[in-house]
Amino acid sequence: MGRYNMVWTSRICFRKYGNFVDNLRLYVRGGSGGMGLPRLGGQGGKGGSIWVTAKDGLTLKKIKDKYPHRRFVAGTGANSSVRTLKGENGEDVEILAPVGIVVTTDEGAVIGELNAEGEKVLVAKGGIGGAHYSGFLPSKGKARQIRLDLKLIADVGLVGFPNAGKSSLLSTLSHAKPQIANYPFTTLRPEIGKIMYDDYRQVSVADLPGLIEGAHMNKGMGHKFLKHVERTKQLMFVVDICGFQLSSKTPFRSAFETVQLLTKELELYKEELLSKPALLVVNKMDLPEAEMLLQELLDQLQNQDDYKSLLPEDLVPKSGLGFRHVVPISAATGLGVEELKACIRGSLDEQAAAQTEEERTRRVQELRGARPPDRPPPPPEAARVNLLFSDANARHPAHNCGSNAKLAHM
Ligand SMILES: Nc1nc2c(ncn2[C@@H]2O[C@H](COP(=O)(O)OP(=O)(O)OP(=O)(O)O)[C@@H](O)[C@H]2O)c(=O)[nH]1
Ligand SMILES: [Mg+2]
Repeated sequence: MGRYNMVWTSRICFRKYGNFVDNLRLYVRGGSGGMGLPRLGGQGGKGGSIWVTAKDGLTLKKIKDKYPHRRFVAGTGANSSVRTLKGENGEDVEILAPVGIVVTTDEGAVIGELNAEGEKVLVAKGGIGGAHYSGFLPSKGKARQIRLDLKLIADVGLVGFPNAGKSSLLSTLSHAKPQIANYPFTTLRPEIGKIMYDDYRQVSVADLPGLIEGAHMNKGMGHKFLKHVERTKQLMFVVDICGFQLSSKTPFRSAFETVQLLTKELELYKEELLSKPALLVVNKMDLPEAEMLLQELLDQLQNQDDYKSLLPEDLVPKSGLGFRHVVPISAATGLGVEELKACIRGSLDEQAAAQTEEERTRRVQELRGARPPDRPPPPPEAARVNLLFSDANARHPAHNCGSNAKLAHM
């Protein structure tokens, strides 16, 4: 990629990312209570409180534009008077926010989460009104800075290097129309698309900007978008079968190396992410040599220990790579896409069934009066080293997710 393009890309990056707001800091203060009236035993009104309420269709950008000062102060409780012994309560303030918000204090402590329209969380309680028990003196409302942090809620999150074809895949799987182009970092903000199944089930898939090695050191887009996969149920790694090279000055990485590097970046961001079930989508199978490269990739995945020294030691993930399915596709020609859809659905259904079973066992034990079992420990490292696929073959990708899939221990 020429010099001119790079500058141009970064300009777009600046302009577009500058528009996208995925966290917002607000000052909130509950109203003070009203004064009590000692002479007549009167009680001041309570100060109003501040709530954040989820509403569909809102964005943090809209809140930012509507309230440029970003200060919210609730109403003060009325003083008790001879005419009105019980002072009126101050008015509450409701801040409407998008669904998918985590509300935290400035220090990062979670105050609450808003996962569905109408859910609300109290962020600043109003003060109490002066009354007999408080010597008729009111108290002030709570005042603090809070943060609204948007984390997308999707069933599946796409993780991959730039140019791997994540957006192309999303547009093939769903009605979403993400930007697609042959240069890295085309996608600058997350986008969600929905896969529709014949039985009307919908599965949401989040397309994220590409990750590159060194993202933890803020290279490329850095890790800032990875928070969006924290809440997805599963991960879908997308790799270009022909590998990746950012520029002539950076090393070429094969498909296997990109899988290792992506895993390493997830590990460095938050190791727990690696305990999510993951699928590996091998894209661009329409390109010449793809078939041969796929066989090589599968061999490397099966014999990971033999290929540990391909990358510098500090770039190799601590635990092995494990995928429920490896699915070769071509987002361009549609090869393998239907099979991938079935795989995604099957994997999510399996996960839901396992969770229901776990919940049922917990309830039964609770009803029997037994101490509920501690949460099961995370799967041992070896479990992540399992690769579930049958003899993967690009021409018959359905084999990868069929009932004849076998578990290969590596
Ligand atoms: N030959 C071939 N090209 C593909 C395929 N899928 C995507 N491409 C091309 O690869 C390039 C990158 O595709 P994108 O979908 O924008 O890739 P991305 O992973 O979203 O990239 P970023 O947004 O930069 O992270 C585009 O030129 C696509 O046309 C495929 O299956 N085969
Ligand atoms: Mg993209």
